[in-house]
Amino acid sequence: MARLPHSDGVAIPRGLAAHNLGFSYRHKRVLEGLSLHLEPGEWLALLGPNGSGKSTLLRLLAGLVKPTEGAVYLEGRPLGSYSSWARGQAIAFLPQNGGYPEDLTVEEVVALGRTPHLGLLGRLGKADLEALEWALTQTQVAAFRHRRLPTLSGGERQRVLLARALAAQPRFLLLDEPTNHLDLHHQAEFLGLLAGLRSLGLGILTVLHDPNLAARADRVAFLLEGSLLALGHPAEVLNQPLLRRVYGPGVQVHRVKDRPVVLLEE
Ligand SMILES: Nc1ncnc2c1ncn2[C@@H]1O[C@H](COP(=O)(O)OP(=O)(O)OP(=O)(O)O)[C@@H](O)[C@H]1O
Repeated sequence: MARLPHSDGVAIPRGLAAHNLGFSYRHKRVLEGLSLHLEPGEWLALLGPNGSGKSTLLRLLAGLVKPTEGAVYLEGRPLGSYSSWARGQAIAFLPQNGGYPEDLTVEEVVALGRTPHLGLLGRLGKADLEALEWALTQTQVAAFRHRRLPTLSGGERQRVLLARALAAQPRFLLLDEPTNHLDLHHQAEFLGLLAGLRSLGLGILTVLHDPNLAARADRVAFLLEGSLLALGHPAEVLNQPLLRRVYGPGVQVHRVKDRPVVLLEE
């Protein structure tokens, strides 16, 4: 992996990188000494129990909050040194239970994703319209572009929100529990869509709760109480001792076609 020199002598990975990150809400420390990076063209799944700091980490990586310790780097430069426009062009963030304007059509909602590229007048130019069409097509939502979001199914709506994130043509995509409320078929479909986007060079980070979904990613990062417990290939990270330590003795890990399959017995 290519690395850039850093002023304190530590090598900072290219891509989107957290370096020795710490974060506290008032006096409550929720992340500590956390280093990881997301490379272009890779899908990293972030797992961890409720309250372990996953959403906080995503907000830090998106530049929405500032670290209490350490720093986030985007392509070798501190994220804090980018303007909010430049940051929005590079990193798209889809929050957990993120809202959407109910009175807009699909096309209008997706166009909102172009905001970081628009000038002060906010008018869509040729490049913006092309990006909009591209995002609608990639996520297969063009067919209902004139409908409003409340009329769509949960799976369709989630694809529209992905389209809104893609409309910015970001280099990194951060998704917080994007498969929540989706049935098995739509979970697989949505993650298949994400897997396809890697070939465009997008670096994708998804918070997931289901280790069997996380097993489809290129790498898995496991958070526990604000620290990184493990980071690596799914088959290494999703092992029985680690998962039993976190989720209890009922966890069993089997292998199907070299992929870990996690079961929980009561
Ligand atoms: N705005 C806030 N103010 C104070 N504490 C917060 C705030 N947001 C989160 N926390 C606390 O920080 C810790 C980490 O929360 P975070 O939402 O990052 O965890 P998570 O791993 O995403 O959880 P979940 O899986 O339940 O969504 C929790 O203890 C939470 O109560």
